[in-house]
Amino acid sequence: MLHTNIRKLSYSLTLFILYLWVYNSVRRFLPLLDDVAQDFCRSLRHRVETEGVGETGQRSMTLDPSPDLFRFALEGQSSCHVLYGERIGLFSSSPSEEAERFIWAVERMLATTPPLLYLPPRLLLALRAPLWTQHATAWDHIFSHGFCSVSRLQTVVGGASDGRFLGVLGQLMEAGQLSSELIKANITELMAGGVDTTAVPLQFALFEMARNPGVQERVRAQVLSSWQQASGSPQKALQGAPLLKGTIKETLRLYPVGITVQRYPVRDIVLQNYHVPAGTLVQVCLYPLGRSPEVFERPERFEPSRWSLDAASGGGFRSLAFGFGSRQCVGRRIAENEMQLLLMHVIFLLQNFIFNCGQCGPWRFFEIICEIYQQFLSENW
Ligand code: HEM
Repeated sequence: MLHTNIRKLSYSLTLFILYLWVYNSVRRFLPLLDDVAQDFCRSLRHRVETEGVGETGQRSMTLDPSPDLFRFALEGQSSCHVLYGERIGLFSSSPSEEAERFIWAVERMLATTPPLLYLPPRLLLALRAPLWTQHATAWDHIFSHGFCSVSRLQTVVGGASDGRFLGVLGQLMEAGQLSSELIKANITELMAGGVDTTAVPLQFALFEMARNPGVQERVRAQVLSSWQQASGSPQKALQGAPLLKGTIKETLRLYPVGITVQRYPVRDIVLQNYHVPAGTLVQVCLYPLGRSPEVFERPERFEPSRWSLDAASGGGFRSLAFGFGSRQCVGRRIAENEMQLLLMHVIFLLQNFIFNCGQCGPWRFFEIICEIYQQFLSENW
């Protein structure tokens, strides 16, 4: 089997400790993520009510959800809430200057990264190219935000936290398992690795639900029934709605965030009748894997329920969007839960909204037309 034969040579203890803590802290950070997801939906609802057109009770609005989804991802995990246990208020009506600067920095960093991948950094540096300067300035802000958050944590850890959840990083510091120096050394992966990775799949999930109304209905019916039985517990609500998890898996099957998962075998191996010498870079290409009819029946169909059947039959090692083994994605549990919670709350919203697909372009690939039916407005959010 691929996962038993292939191992990465190097191993980062810091990331492994983090993975275990994130895995074990799900129960504690779910309510934090739930708050942010509810704020996202409240702000969306407010926008439709105030900026939408049409008669009261049947307002409609066309919007690009991408900026708000980025804010959601930032607020939820990498910026603060799960990692540091604090909010920066990106959904408040008047975000602080610090919050605005931080979101600017992350957006600039993400926007300037792709062109820089193809241009020689030395040349850009020598030319003092604005692209380079903006990229470097953006990273300076991100680092300084991260360092300030870690310093704030240091003052609280060991002191009177009043039982407040200090975020995954605060807990690790409190338990003496991770020093602030190690956290600072890994801050870029933690803070920048969790923004577009979740915001973009969320857009694709909304896009697929928009153009598959039958799927949307089935997911909604399951979510509503699960929510009614969950007595307000987000964890129970998610557990009772496996189609939400299926929606995320299905989205990542069709639109994987990482293009490949890579390993260097530590000894010679034979894969699919090919001899692979030790030390060779082996890449599993997730996009063709997810769309192969040899691996998935009718791969072109967006069908979240295929993953329930998959779980029943043991899975067959087909979901590799987060990698696998000891080097799998550290933020997996945060990302999975965060995306499911957002979809769950948007689906409550969908009680009141009908999502239709607008024009599809290659980059700004969809617009969502929301028609609000206020007579169905529920008290849920
Ligand atoms: C949908 C969201 C995400 C996807 C699809 C994703 C995917 C991946 C993949 C494929 C890897 C490589 C795993 C391997 O080689 O086996 C990885 C590694 C990593 N991810 Fe994610 N990721 C996501 C979200 C996040 C978040 C939210 C964080 C941080 C909070 C994060 C932090 C990391 C880190 C630190 C690593 C390196 C792990 C190591 O080298 O041991 N990721 N991710």
